[in-house]
Amino acid sequence: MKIGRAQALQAQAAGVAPHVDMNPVLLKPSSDTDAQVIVHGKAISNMQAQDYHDYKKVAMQAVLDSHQRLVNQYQVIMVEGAGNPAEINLREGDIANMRFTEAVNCPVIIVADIDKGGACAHLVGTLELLSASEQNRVVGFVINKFRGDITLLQSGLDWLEQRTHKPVLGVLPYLMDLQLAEEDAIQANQTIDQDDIRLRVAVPVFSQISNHTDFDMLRAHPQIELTFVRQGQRISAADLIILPGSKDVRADLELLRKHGWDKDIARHLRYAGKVLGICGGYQMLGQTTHDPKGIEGTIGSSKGLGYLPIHTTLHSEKQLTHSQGKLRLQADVHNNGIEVTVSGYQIHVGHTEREDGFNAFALLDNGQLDDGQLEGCISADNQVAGSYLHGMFDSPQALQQITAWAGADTDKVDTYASQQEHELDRLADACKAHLDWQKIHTFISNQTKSKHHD
Ligand SMILES: NC(=O)CC[C@H](N)C(=O)O
Repeated sequence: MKIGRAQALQAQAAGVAPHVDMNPVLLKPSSDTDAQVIVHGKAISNMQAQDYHDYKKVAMQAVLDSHQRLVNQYQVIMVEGAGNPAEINLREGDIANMRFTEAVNCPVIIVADIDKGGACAHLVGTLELLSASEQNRVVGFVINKFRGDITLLQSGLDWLEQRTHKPVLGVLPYLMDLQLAEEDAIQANQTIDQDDIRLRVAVPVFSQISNHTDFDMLRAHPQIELTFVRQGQRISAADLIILPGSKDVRADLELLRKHGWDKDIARHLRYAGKVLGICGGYQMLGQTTHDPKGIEGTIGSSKGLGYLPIHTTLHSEKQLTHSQGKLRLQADVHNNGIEVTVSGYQIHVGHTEREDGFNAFALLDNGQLDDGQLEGCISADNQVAGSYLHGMFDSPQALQQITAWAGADTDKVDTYASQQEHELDRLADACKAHLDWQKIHTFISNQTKSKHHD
C-alpha cells in the first residue's frame, strides 16, 4: 500500500489513520517524461505523460470512488489540489483540481506563496483563467509564507478584495526552518550547532535518487552536518559517506564513476572513513547488479564498487515490507553491549544474496525478503555496510548506534514521529492565529448543509 508522504503527513496532522483513499492516484516520477502510476495503493504501470493523459478517465473514477468512501466516514473533507488550478494545457481531463471540485461540488480556497513573489498577480490571474462556475466556487484566498511588516501588505490585500470581490482569509507567516517531510524535492536546510559538530555525513545526489527522506533525521540532528554532494562536485572530507537509494541503480553507478565519486570513496576508506549504502546504494557497494529483463533501464549487468560480498538481480515484482529487528553493526565507541532495535521499510525490485560467512547489517524479527532474517551486509574490515532498510535513522537508538559505528558519540534526539508532531503543532498554531476561522466555519457548515439536501 503506497500513498504520498504529503497525504500521510496530512493524516497525522488531522489525527486520523492514513488510508489509500486519501491519495487515490499517486504519480511517482521516474524521469522527466514518465511516471509510475499507483491507484488505490497499487502500482498499475509506468506511463509516459501522454499515456497517463489518456488514462485519466479511469483514474478520475478511482478518485470519485475514494471521495465517496471518505464522505461516508468523515464529516469534513479537505482536498489539496495538485499543481495549479489554471494550468490550461492540463485542464481538459484534469482529475486533481477544478474538475474534481466541480464533480463533487465543493468550495475552493486558493493559496499563494508570497515568498516567491507576485502573489497578487498569481491570484488575480488564476481566478481569471477559471470558468465562470469555477470562479463562483472560489470562496477566498490565503497568502502563505509572508515575512516582513504586515501593515505594508494591507493596501495590496484591500486591492485584491476589491478587484476580485473575494475575501482574503488570512496571511500565514513564514515559519523559519519548518522541518516537515517533503514529497519530491530534497530538503537540504539545516540548523546545526557549529561548535559541537560530531559527525560529518556526505550524501552524493544521484540523478535517480529515491527515498531521500531517509536523511531527514540526520538533517534534523544538531550535531550532524549533512552535505548533499551535487553532480559536478567532489565528495570532500567526511566521517561517513552514505549512498542513497536509486530508481536506476546501474545508470547511477555509471554517474557515480563519471563524477569521480568512486575515487573519492576509495580515498575516504584509505583514511579510515565509513561508508553506508541504503537500498540502491547498498546494491552499488556490492560485486554485481544484473538486470536481465531491463526492469530499470537497459538489459545487462554492471560491476559494483566491490566493497561488499553481495550480488543483486532485479526482478519484475516490486517487494514491499515493513521490518523490525536488531542491529548487528558494532560500534567502536559507545558500545555498551546492549542490542539496538532498528526498524524501517523495504521497497525494491532487487534480490540480493550475501556470500556465506559475512556479517549481516541486522537480524530481522520476521525477515521475508532476499537473504531472509539476516538483512544487509557489513564488510570484513567493518568499514562498509549496506542495508535495504529505509527509515533506519528514524528511531533514536538506531540513529545513535549507526553514528557511533561511524565514530561519533551523538546525543539521543526525539523520534521522527514526535519531531514531526512538534513541527505540525507550529504550523497549526500559525493557522489558528492567522486564518479567519469564522468565515471558514461558515463555508464548512454551508457545505455540510447542502450535502444533506442533496
Ligand atoms: N529504493 C531503492 O533504492 C530501489 C533500489 C533498486 N532500484 C531496486 O528497486 O531494487
